Amino acid sequence: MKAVIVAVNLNDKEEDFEYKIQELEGLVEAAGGTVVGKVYQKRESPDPAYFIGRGKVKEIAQLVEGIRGDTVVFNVNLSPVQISNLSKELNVEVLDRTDLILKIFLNNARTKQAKLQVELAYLQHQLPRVYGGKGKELSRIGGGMKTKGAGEKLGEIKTRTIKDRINKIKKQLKEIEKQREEQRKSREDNPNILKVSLVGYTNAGKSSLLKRLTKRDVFISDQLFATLDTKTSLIYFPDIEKKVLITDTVGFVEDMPSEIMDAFMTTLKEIEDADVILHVIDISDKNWMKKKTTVENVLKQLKLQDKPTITVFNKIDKVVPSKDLIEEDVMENTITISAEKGWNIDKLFDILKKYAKQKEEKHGVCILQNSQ
Ligand SMILES: Nc1nc2c(ncn2[C@@H]2O[C@H](COP(=O)(O)OP(=O)(O)OP(=O)(O)O)[C@@H](O)[C@H]2O)c(=O)[nH]1
Ligand SMILES: [Mg+2]
Repeated sequence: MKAVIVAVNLNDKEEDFEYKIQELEGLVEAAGGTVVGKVYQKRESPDPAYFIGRGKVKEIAQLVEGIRGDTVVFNVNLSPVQISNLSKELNVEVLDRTDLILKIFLNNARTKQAKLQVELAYLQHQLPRVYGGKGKELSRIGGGMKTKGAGEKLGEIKTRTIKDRINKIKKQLKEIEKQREEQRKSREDNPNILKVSLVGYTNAGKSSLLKRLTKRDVFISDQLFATLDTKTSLIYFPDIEKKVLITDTVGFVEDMPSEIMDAFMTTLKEIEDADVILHVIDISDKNWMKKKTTVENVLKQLKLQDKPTITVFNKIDKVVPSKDLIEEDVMENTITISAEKGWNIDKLFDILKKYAKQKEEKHGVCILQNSQ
């Protein structure tokens, strides 16, 4: 994919806007593309037909032709009509931000559940576009839909086919969820097992930390949304005879498309089971505070804001050259680490042990209260 980015600033502050565009470039790369050009436009409000001004559309068409781009990526979400009009004028594939994220998810899903979840999100995003769009994308998915002919009738057929497929996927997902639910119940609240969920912005280093903590071989990549599948591993502390179940999952991003949030809700709900959340933050990222807020907002959406949380500032090796320079963690429930170098991992183990012991103690109290 040779992409031209169209960066539309709708009343964003300049620095916020720059940050969003940088992130979009990262998303293009994660989708396997290269950014070959960038076009900026400031607007008070979107144009209903093209989102941007018509003059700008012509300018982009010329640029795309000149540098032989094959895709135009917008940093905003476009309506079905806008996508259709822009595709006609620009003569290349037009993607909005949600399309781009879905493309990455389509490439990166590995397990059956993740694949179905992504397909569901994709179809739900495509559904309103059936009448407006060219429909060629649809044939890739959903059992090779025929896209011959044109007009209303074809639109109806396509809509029905997509809806059928959506229902089928939902049923399959329900089945998988049921199995997972049973598995979860079977390991339900064992006082000797502490359940920990890794959460964080995409690329924060969650999988790297899982690997460091469990010595398990997991997929790590300097790419957004490398992990889409939930992975649970076990750590055993022989000295206190306690186990920790630690789960890695999909990362968050600002303005996570609602279709993805919905489709991945079951995966995200697994965080609900956790006794403790490890919120992993890339402290070397200059936008870490904004990303931290984004993650906290998603946790709020999932009603998980009150769960015990340990804030893990990762990638400290990119900020200070030596472990000796890491100051004592001043705030409670925060720790500064380097998953890559293994700095302060022992300290994190100690924190987990403390929680594991607390869990057993609390459970003991519950049993006593119940038996009174
Ligand atoms: N310098 C440095 N790099 C790190 C550290 N931890 C992770 N990384 C790098 O950061 C990148 C992302 O790491 P992952 O562990 O895949 O991040 P993630 O949070 O699982 O990302 P997604 O699954 O994509 O959401 C990789 O290139 C890692 O090598 C660290 O402590 N220091
Ligand atoms: Mg990961």
